[in-house]
Amino acid sequence: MSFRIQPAPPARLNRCQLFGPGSRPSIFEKMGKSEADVINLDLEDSVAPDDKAEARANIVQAIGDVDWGEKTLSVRINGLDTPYWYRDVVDMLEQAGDRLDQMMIPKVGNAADVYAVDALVTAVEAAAGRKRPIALEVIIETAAGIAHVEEIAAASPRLAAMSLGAADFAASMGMATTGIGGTQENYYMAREGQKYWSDPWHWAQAAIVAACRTHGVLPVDGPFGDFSDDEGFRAQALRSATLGMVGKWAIHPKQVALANEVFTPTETAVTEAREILEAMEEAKRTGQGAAVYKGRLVDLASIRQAEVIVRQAEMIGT
Ligand SMILES: CC(=O)SCCNC(=O)CCNC(=O)[C@H](O)C(C)(C)COP(=O)(O)OP(=O)(O)OC[C@H]1O[C@@H](n2cnc3c(N)ncnc32)[C@H](O)[C@@H]1OP(=O)(O)O
Ligand SMILES: O=CC(=O)O
Ligand SMILES: [Mg+2]
Repeated sequence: MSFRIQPAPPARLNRCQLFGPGSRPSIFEKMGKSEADVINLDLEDSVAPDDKAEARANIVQAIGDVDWGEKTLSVRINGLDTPYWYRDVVDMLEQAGDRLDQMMIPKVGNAADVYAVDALVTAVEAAAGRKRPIALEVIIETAAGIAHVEEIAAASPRLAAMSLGAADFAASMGMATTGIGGTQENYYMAREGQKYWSDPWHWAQAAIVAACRTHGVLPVDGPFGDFSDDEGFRAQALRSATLGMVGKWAIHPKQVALANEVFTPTETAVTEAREILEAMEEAKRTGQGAAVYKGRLVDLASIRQAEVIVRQAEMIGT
């Protein structure tokens, strides 16, 4: 272990982030009643330019009026390359109530982008006398964002979560696809007449997870566009969970249950993790650093692995 201890990310559930356009207030109540851990009311790409002002007003109203339960409530502001973002921040902090937990910054390219939003948020919070500091979350969805992912993860103590935005990421990287996330038809290896599909998102996800884990930020997988493809969503989410991500976006309500299913450890996994901890306790009592559990080696690293699963289960209350 480095002399610098790896910081823990925020201790909150983040299995599913449900998105909805700020210009479609008729779905806000449904979003509030959903099983998503995080709600993202959108001012960015799902809202047409002419609707931005109305969407801000809808969201301000809904933050106060809708019962959001215990969910983390977040608003996605517009990118720093637009004329909209500063007004998004100012209106939310001056006009919306204290129920707002977080703001999401899209298309972050470097630490200075986060610094700029942090500075504005800090000034408006102080001027407006807001009691609860707003957390920030970012989307890595550009070539610059992935190139500077580590400095972005370290950019602000407000930073709670970081998502991979597969749609804009693909566009920025010049990837030959219009699919949002998941398996890409042409990304395969060929051998003896067979195709073996590979995962074009893997390296970006791994880079995001490493940056997040280094700086105590929650790594999250972004959208999966084909909401009629449950198997595709599940496969993408399982790969993300295996790499260390804590949750995934839902861009349709039917994806919420799928994300919750994948990012909730199974009873078997939790039981096994607890048994590994018990086996290692027993090993320690007898002065051993390693033990055998179900025919395989477990050692001090297994304790840290098992603790990840037990901590998740405790947060969920299972
Ligand atoms: C690349 C990115 O940046 S992704 C993030 C930005 N994008 C978004 O926020 C888009 C979010 N999703 C949506 O806007 C919508 O789900 C759409 C446009 C994809 C589909 O909407 P619809 O055509 O209405 O879907 P559908 O008819 O299947 O809806 C079924 C029910 O779910 C409701 N619903 C639809 N979307 C949502 C949502 N995001 N949250 C909660 N409820 C919703 C509908 O109102 C409908 O309710 P009803 O049964 O009471 O009538
Ligand atoms: O904003 C999300 C994306 O995939 O783009
Ligand atoms: Mg995007």
